Amino acid sequence: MSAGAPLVVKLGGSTAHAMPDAWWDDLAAHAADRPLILVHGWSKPLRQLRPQYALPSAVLRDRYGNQSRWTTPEVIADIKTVSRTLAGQVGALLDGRGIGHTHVFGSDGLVAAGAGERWWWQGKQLVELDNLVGPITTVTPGAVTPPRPGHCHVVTPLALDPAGREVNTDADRAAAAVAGAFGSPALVLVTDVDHLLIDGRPVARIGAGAAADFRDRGATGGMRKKLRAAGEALDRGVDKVVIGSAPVSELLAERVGTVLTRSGRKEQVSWRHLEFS
Ligand SMILES: Nc1ncnc2c1ncn2[C@@H]1O[C@H](COP(=O)(O)OP(=O)(O)O)[C@@H](O)[C@H]1O
Ligand SMILES: CC(=O)N[C@@H](CCC(=O)OP(=O)(O)O)C(=O)O
Repeated sequence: MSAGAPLVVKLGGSTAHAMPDAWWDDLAAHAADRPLILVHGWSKPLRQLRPQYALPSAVLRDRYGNQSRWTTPEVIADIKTVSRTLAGQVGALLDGRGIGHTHVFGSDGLVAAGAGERWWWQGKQLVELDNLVGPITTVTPGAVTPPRPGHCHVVTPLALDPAGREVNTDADRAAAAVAGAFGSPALVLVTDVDHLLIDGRPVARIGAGAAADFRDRGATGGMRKKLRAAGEALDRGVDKVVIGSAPVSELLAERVGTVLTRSGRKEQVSWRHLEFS
């Protein structure tokens, strides 16, 4: 990890429009001193663009049970439309706080994907589909200007597949690949829940092994993908991953949220004790 490595923050599509001014103030204060890459999702803005994206048929599952959007060229075009709008809004919020920005589509050389799966579960049917979704194979930091204090790269996690087609990826896992490739000290996954819950109890800190165990027995939907992404980031040398909904400096200071670390002790979990006023 180099001293100038960027922090990577992934802002969930569930919550990107709902972050309060104080959250942006905090992010801008962080970015004034240190390089920042913000990777965003788009699940909610896409549903707002067209109701069909809220239908169960919009989501497929691969043979491992991982959820994935059914992505056609028309869906890629819609993703690019909502991402341009979102990146413009994020850019304005940062520019207003003295932080410049560049909007980057991962498919413009930053992110490469391998060949996608061909067989997908659509409801209870296994179907062969040319789904434009690929597993991330490479992130090339040299494809963007070097991250620097006072500036934020806003990344839309699309990728190019081996055939040169623009494909969809999972935004959490893309953020993990970006954090690994840039030598980031930390990855922050900002979402619409305050922490990871296990059996209804908020987790303060959990080792990678325990998180992987829980992922396979208890986590669902978006959290399952976040735990997979967190494990991938730690495997790629990121020191810690924090999941939560609070200002980034609070999450990095481990005052709130759930911290995931590489850990020799597989069973390691500590619980967060909530204070109610
Ligand atoms: N064990 C869990 N702890 C916390 N949240 C969970 C858990 N299992 C599933 N979730 C769900 O994961 C969601 C966050 O993932 P997701 O909807 O993909 O958000 P984002 O758009 O921010 O990536 C939460 O809203 C919550 O409903
Ligand atoms: C392949 C696939 O399903 N990609 C996701 C990428 C966006 C994402 O992950 O957005 P959130 O941050 O809102 O979860 C999708 O198209 O919904």
